[in-house]
Amino acid sequence: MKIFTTENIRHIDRVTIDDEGVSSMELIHRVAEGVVNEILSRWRPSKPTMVFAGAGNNGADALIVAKLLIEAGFNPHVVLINVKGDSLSRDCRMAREELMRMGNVSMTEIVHTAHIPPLTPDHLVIDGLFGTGLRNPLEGGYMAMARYINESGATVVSIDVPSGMFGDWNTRVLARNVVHADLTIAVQFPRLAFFLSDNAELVGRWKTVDIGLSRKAIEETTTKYYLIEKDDVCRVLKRRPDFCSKADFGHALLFAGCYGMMGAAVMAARGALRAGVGKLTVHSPRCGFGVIQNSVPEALFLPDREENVISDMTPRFNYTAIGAGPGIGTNDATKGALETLIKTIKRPMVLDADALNIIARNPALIDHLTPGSILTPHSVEFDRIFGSQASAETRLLKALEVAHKYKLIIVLKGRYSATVRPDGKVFFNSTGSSAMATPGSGDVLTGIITALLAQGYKSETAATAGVYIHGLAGDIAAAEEGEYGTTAGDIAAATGKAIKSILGA
Ligand SMILES: NC(=O)C1=CN([C@@H]2O[C@H](COP(=O)(O)OP(=O)(O)OC[C@H]3O[C@@H](n4cnc5c(N)ncnc54)[C@H](O)[C@@H]3O)[C@@H](O)[C@H]2O)[C@@H](O)CC1
Ligand SMILES: [K+]
Repeated sequence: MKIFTTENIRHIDRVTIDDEGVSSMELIHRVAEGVVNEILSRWRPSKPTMVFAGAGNNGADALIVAKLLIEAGFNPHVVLINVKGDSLSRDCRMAREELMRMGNVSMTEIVHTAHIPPLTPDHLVIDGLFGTGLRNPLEGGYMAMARYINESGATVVSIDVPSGMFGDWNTRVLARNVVHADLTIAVQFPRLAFFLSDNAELVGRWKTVDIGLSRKAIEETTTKYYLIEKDDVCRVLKRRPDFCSKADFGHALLFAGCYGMMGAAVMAARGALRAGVGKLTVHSPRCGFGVIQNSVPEALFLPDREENVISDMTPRFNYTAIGAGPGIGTNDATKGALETLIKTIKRPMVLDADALNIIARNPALIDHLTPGSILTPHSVEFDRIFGSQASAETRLLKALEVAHKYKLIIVLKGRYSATVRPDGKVFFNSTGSSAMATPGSGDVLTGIITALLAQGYKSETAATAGVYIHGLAGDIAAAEEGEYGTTAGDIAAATGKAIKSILGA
């Protein structure tokens, strides 16, 4: 699914209205119906409700929500901001008239001074102060109103975006000056800002309401941001031909494990095998022999000459893909071996965990990475290499810069892992949950991506599909084991089921 910028959405709105003859008021009604359906599925009409409406079309949405709530038996109080009595947009004026025709509407219209009725923790707030028309961070009375709502402890449903938050970038915005929503109901598309962890406390849970915007405009409008969903992955995953052998699905090499961290090698190996690699070799220190042969007997074991750490990463064979990093530690011998590997191998590799920590100690190595290499850092690993970032937003921007500069694919792991490509495109992942915040989970991902690379998928595809498969495997495992009990082993074990469910019957 495309994730559009605010500017894109305004354009799609305009095309829908101008070319498809749908009136702006009709769209507002569709938004309001969607919002009210969500409210009715959660709260009873006896819930004390206050609707905050701004002067633009976000306010118009809110006024029609108020009208539909009254029809559903609620008794909302409406607070409408109409500075100097003449600031309402045309649609907001029409929505106000439509609401007032209900008769007996309980309303405070703020024209000169703000006197807001008391708001209690028991209240439900419908936040329609500002949507995509916000030009600057909130100030003065608007800022005070956002803080008043936040401090009340009321439950907040925001229409389109939490008021005061921009749909795209929020570097200039202070969280305390934005309405904190428990639920955000976005018009047709989720916004870029929803996928950045900085904004999680502002957005709350989010949903979208489909208002039937022009399909043609949606198709024709280009964007750099996408949400990866099942169909996207199904389209790129190849089905196996009837006549095939393991030789058709590549031979992957994993440099993984050291004394005390052999589990990481096991997890990566299991992920790779469940992701369909034809042949797998695990290169670990000698101490890992029994561990790998017992836990992953399907893999070949290649012992390092060292007992406890990897000291040599010279591939002895023309492997179709190499993954390095899980559990290797940052011992000097391992560091030297990885440096040689990076400088000599001329094909894209997957680098994770301690491989990233080693690069962080010698950032000049980045220059030697073959274009198309895939780095899979979580935020701390990313910052160790590329410098400390103040927010998820600046981290994403930095990832875009370095992905472009060094022609790398960077998977920023998190709730919505973002795969950042050299061409400036960002793919947010839609699968996975907090159940995956468990040791070894990232090692499984390294194995899956390496396996896809080994099977001939391009780096870009291997990364985005790998992240989606990994998250789905996490969801399948969590359905059985729950958010506390899911282990990396469960995620690895569910990887094959995830691919099966993507490919369908
Ligand atoms: N055709 C449309 O335009 C549709 C719009 N929709 C809704 O309308 C919203 C967009 O409506 P608008 O473009 O009217 O914009 P908004 O309703 O978000 O806000 C515009 C108003 O806010 C004022 N404003 C902007 N920044 C301000 C600031 N920092 N401090 C104080 N005042 C400020 C503007 O002067 C204007 O009065 C969407 O978010 C969505 O909720 C939906 O109903 C779907 C269709
Ligand atoms: K809003």
